[in-house]
Amino acid sequence: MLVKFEVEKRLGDFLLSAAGELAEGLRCIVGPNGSGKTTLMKILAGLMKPDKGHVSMFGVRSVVYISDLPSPPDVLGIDVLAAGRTRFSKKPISEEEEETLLKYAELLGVAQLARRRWGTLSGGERQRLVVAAALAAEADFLLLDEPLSNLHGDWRKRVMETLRNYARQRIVVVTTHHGDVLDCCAEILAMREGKLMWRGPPSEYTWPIDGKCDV
Ligand SMILES: Nc1ncnc2c1ncn2[C@@H]1O[C@H](COP(=O)(O)OP(=O)(O)OP(=O)(O)O)[C@@H](O)[C@H]1O
Repeated sequence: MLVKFEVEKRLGDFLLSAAGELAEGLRCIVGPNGSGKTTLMKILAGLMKPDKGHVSMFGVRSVVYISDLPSPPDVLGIDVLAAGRTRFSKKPISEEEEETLLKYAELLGVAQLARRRWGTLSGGERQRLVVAAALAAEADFLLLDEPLSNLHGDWRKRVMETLRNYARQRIVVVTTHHGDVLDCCAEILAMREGKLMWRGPPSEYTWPIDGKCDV
């Protein structure tokens, strides 16, 4: 599977101009606030149309983009888990389907939240349920915008390790500001002011951390 892109997009004063390709594995897009990470992700996911250029996919049958998953307070954890597959369809979840959903929930330690109501969950519990729902969608190309927000360091690591394993036969792209998890990804794509300034393996990513956790 391969995704190739060469795109330009103007949003007010901001100009995104980026080109590259994405193969199987876990990739992290990093960069300061407003550098264009979300804009690029939405264009790659087909949710935003570029002004110029194109995104071409080879062997990719399904694409899922998830940032947050605003849910009604009364909705059950299991329904949130199912949302990535069914988009809150009213059809009851079959036993077999529930088994699959719980398998992904277990990977992120949230299977026990299946019968809890969204409104009663902590920020970190909600975040892990949302990532589990994204995994359960089983897309060939998965884009997760800031999947680590609200998560403590240990959970950040576990989520990223889970995504790394999941990405063995899929293209998975995440955005993050957390420098402590970059070792988990196959490649880092660093953005500045709408441009992809650098890409390479985490072992070579010395610029521009300058000793801070924030990337
Ligand atoms: N609809 C819009 N109209 C005008 N400017 C926009 C619009 N959408 C986004 N922008 C601007 O485009 C720039 C890039 O935004 P984007 O959300 O892609 O950045 P980001 O790197 O994801 O930032 P963050 O780390 O804060 O989430 C920002 O300056 C933002 O204000």
